[in-house]
Amino acid sequence: MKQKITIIGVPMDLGQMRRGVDMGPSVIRYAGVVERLEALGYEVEDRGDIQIGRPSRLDVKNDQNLKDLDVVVKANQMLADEVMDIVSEGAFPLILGGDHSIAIGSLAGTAKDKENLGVIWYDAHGDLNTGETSPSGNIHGMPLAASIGLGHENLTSIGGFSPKVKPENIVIIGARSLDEGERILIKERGIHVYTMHEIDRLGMSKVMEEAAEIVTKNTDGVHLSLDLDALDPNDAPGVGTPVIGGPTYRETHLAMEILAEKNIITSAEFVEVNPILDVKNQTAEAAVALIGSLFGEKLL
Ligand SMILES: NC(=[NH2+])NCCC[C@H](N)C(=O)O
Ligand SMILES: [Mn+2]
Ligand SMILES: [Mn+2]
Repeated sequence: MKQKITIIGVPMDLGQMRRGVDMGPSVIRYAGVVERLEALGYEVEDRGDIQIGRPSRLDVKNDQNLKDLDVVVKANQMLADEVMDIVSEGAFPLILGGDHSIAIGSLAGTAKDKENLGVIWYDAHGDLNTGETSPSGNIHGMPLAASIGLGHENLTSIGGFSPKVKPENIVIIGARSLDEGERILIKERGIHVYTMHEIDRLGMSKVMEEAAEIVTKNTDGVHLSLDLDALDPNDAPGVGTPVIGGPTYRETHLAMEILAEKNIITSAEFVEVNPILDVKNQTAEAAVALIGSLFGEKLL
């Protein structure tokens, strides 16, 4: 992994309805992310947060079933530019959310100079909705669809190119809540999914071995998008759309350790930490511990 890590925060909460996830980047910093990475010997630059301002939340779906589309697009465009800049400097982009709608900008930035980006989407959800299929109109349920070129043009065209990722280069891990349109899309496009069923059957170790093989096949980089709601809500209560029955903190640690061993991740984001819903910053602390493991932290 690269020796320099550049952190960028995205205080975005308009991709969903629960307030507070805009404070995610702050609480992950308070949980000590910079110190943790420096202790591992990395040079860390914290570029602060994307300036989203205080746009008024519309809380209504427009005729396309996309809540707060314009502000989400604007913030993602800024993020995409910032990530492209970090990549061009040769540093590892570590993006802190914010709700998961920011993955559109992260992927635009990281895929820009790559022919074939692999993606590990560690999430309870598929985030493969479009305005047509979404039950909620919340854009945080749409970033993976947008990244394969599906959905509203203002979302797919962020970064000036589309698609960012090919469906066969994506692996979703931890899924246990999928909408009908997402199921159809997964089958149609051949997206690899390890649901909780496969994790229980094979064990996390095997799942990660297989996932690593898929995302490195003919790819020139791998982005990890980790939604904290992937974890079981007992271990990560501070998220807006919790779903029971997820991988534990320990299993997720193992997943990160395997990725560190394989040394395949070239960019990463940790999203959906909402301190208002959290218990004593437990979810932010979990995020930082997982980041430590992803970057090679070991007990002995
Ligand atoms: N990034 C997330 N937490 N996404 C949750 C999405 C939930 C649901 N599938 C929706 O489209 O509204
Ligand atoms: Mn999720
Ligand atoms: Mn998500």
